[in-house]
Parts: sequence; C-alpha cells; structure tokens
Amino acid sequence: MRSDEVKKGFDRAPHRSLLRATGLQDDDFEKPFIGVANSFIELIPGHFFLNKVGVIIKDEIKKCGCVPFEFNTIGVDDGIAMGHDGMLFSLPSRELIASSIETVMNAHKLDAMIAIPNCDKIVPGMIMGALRVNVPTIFVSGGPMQKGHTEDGTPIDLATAFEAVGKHEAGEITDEELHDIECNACPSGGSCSGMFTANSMNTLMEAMGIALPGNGTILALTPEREELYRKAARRICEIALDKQAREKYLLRNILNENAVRNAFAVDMAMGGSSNTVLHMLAIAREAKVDFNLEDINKISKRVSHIAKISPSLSTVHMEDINVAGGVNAVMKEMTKRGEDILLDNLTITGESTLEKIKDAYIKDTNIIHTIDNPYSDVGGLAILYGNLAEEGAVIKTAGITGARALSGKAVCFDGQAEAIAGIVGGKVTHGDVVVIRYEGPKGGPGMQEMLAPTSLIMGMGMGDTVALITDGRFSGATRGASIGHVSPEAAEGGMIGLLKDGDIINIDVDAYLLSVDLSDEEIAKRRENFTPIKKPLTSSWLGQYRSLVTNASNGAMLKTDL
Ligand SMILES: CC(C)(O)[C@@H](O)C(=O)O
Ligand SMILES: [Mg+2]
Repeated sequence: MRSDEVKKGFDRAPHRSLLRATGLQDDDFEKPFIGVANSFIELIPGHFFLNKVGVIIKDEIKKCGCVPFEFNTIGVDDGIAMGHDGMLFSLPSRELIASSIETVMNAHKLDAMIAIPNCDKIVPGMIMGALRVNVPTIFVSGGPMQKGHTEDGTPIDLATAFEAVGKHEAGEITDEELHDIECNACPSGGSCSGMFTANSMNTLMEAMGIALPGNGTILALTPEREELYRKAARRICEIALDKQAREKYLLRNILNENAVRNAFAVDMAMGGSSNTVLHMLAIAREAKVDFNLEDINKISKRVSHIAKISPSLSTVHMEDINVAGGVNAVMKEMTKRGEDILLDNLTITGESTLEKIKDAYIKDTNIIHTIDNPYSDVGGLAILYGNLAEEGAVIKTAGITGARALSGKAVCFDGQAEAIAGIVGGKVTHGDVVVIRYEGPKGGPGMQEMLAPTSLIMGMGMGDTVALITDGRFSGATRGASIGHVSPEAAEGGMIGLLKDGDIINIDVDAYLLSVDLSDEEIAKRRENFTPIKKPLTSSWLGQYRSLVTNASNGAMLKTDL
C-alpha cells in the first residue's frame, strides 16, 4: 500500500509512534489509511453540519476495516462575500483548497480519500487537489438545501433574495416583503437550492462518475443523504482493501476525457452555472485531459436543454429534480438521441455509467423534459467569440430572459463597485450594454462574481433589454444576457479595456458572436495610448495570486513550471 511508506519497517518506528499517539493500535498498521477531506465551516449553510457528516463517514470506514484520518480545508460562502471586496478571495480559495488536499494526502502517503465538499469553489478545489494526488477518491457532498416559500407559498431561493434587492431599490416591494424573502429564502442547511454553482458541480460529479447517484439532488440533512454518505464510505473501503482495485480506480483513470465530456454534456442538458466552464477547464487540465473552450460549443450543438431549474425557472429546485428521477434520468433521456454522453466510461461505483442508469427514467416530464420536447435544441451554455473576446466569453443561455441577439450602446465601468453605483444611479437604460472590466482573474484580482449588478438589472425590470459583459464572472444565480469570462481580460490588454461609452456592442448567442463596431484603425489607435490599470492591493495572498493566475480561457489556472 502507498501508506507502507510511513508505517512499515524498523525505520518507521518513530512514524508509528506518532500515529499511536493519535490512537492507532497494532492491527491498524495492517489496514489502508483513508483521508477524509472535510470542508466543515460554520459560516456556510452547506457546510456548518459537515462535522457530523465526518463522524458518520469515519464510523463507516472503521466498520469496513480501514483507518480514517479526517482533515479540513477552508471554504468561502460566495453569497456572503458577494457585492464587496470579500468576493476577491472566492476564486483564489479554490487554489488554496486544491493545494491543501495535495499537501495533506501526499505528506502522509494516505492510500485513498473520501472528500466532502458542497459549495461553489470547494467542489472544484477538492477535485483539482485530488487529481494531483491521483489515488482512488470518492466525493460525497453535503447535499442541497430545501427550497423556500414566501408567506403566500411562492417558491423562493437565494436568487430571489438577490433580485429582491433590485425590486426594493425600484420601489416595487416593501420593506416587509423584502424581510419575508430574507427570512424564508434559505430554509435549511445545504447548498443553495437552485442550479447554482454548488449544485451544478455536485450534479456534474455524478456525470463524471466520481460521486454516487443522488449526489447532486438528495436533500441535505435527510436519512437518504446519511445513507449516501455511508454508501460512499463503504465503496472507498472496498476499493482500498483490494490491491487491483486500488490501481484500477486511481482518480485519473476515472476522471478522464470521457468524464470531462460527460460533465459538459450533462451541464448543457441541465443549464448549469457558467462557473462550471471555468472549473471544468481547470479540472481538465489537472486531469491531463486535452479539452478546450472551443470544444464546448461542439457539445452544445449536440445536446438538448431538458431541465430548467432556478434561476432559469424559479419554480424548480434540486429537490424537484430528485423526485423527477435525478441526474440518472437526465442522462438516460440523453442517450435516446445518442447525445454526446459517453456512457461507457468506468465509474468509481465499479459499474459503467450505462449500467448505472439502465433502470432510470423520468418520473415527471413537467420537471425533466423529454428530448422530443426540450426547452432548447442546443445546450444551456455557449462560448462566444469575436473582436471583443478573441479567446472566448461564456454565457448561460438557459438563463436568457429576452432576445438571444441584440446590439446596444456600451456603458463602461472600471470595476464592480463603480457599476453598482452607476446602475443604482440611473446611468443604465433599456437597450444598453453594461461593460464591467478589470474584474478578471488578474485584473480583479480574483475574478469576482457579478451577482449584485445582474440582480439589480433584473430586479429593476431591465433584464430583458440590458446585457452585461465582463471579464469577471457570474454567480450561478445570475440570469439574463450576462456574458462573462471575456478573454483576454482588460488587465492583460484585452479589447474590453479599450471600450468607450457609446461603442456599439453586438451579441448574437446562436452565432456564438461577441463584437464591437470599431474599425481596425480605431482599435489600433486606442491600443497605442492604452495602459491597463493595475489596482493597488493590500493582500499579500491576492498579490501572489495576481502574479500567477492565467485568464479565464484556461480556467484561471495558476502558472506552474511543471
Ligand atoms: C451565492 C451562489 C448562489 O453560491 C453563487 O455564488 C453561485 O456561484 O452560484
Ligand atoms: Mg459562486
């Protein structure tokens, strides 16, 4: 076993001595050592109960004859960090989580891992770290939150709460109505209840075959979820106890090119968060899989969008998808059109995805549509290109509420704070294209999520006619004509930095186009006098991050000399 490196031989007596101090007995040194990577943190609704999940999983591991070692990563709650400079730390936390997983697992030569993520950056961070370690790994997330309801029974969630701020700003709802939403949008522990980034990534782990069926949809804090934790713990022990299985189920044997393609295909079918593009590109690179931004549109053209979930459809949440058949039902339906879902890939459950979904079916076609009655014949995400995004830009087409093609006058803001003030201050009117730059991975730094401005635009009734483009990114709760990840970003001299108020921006989602009506001469002239703004920083970690991060078309990966 890998752990023999720290537990076998006379020269490891000191190592065993230290491990005995943690409670190990003689027979424990014959057993596999399992890392239990927990992300318990009291600040996040999807994580405050994970300390109890860790106890359940360790109990199951011991019963199965393995030795669990629990350790913790950090976590950021994007919703609490939203709309202020705390959000600068969100995406960078993904790198800290990945490196902490790699550090603990490799320093102590553990044999296998069960990872317990849940919210936004913690999922990709754990996957990226686990790929670097490349031991058998099963992911079992904390689980999604219940949907909320206002006093009159209307389904609500965190997206409702953010958009209610815009409505309140516009005088459309009272203080009391805002308070009702505040008190009911997040009714339980779990990851926020819509197809936001957390639940998007938790469903994609099922599609990649690295989490068990139900991981993305079985509600947190339920007996069914506890059984899922236990099942995952039993499965990782079965693998760790078998020499062949330990080799067969190395994570990169499972999370291979098929798995990455499956993730994007299911993402398209379910209209996942635009952040999935950023994270799946980073995961593909850590998995040493050759997959690039332009591959995504090819998948989008071959996959129907058959599940519309909040924020794209405010009445449908993860609990509804679970009752309607879950991710397996979506994947089974996709096979009917032979859609770009490669179901013969090996999965950590020990059976191919095809075997896994053979008995799945859609139990409620109002919730999960059939492929002959899709919401759209193309997937719920698109990558746009043009002179404004030579290296690409991302839009969640599933969330568009107005036209899929529009042109409008640019209203430019250097940074999110300026944009929020401008939108509230009436600088933006119907038909405009809001441009927020210097919020990219390098420019922010940290590539903030722009849920505050996109929710203001929605809440102030401009969601159907005002588009927003940024080199930053969006929350999974963002709706509308919101185009993010514009690359190259302003901080590296991208075209978005050269835009001026009044420039005509053209967006055509079905032509995969994002451009500005400027002649090459005008662009060259503007570039001559252009020096990107470099924001003053006080955070040493963000300073390091800014010097290492690459743009969104690479998944905002950190440079490495490997
Ligand atoms: C706050 C949210 C909903 O978690 C958002 O940050 C997202 O990315 O989905
Ligand atoms: Mg987020």
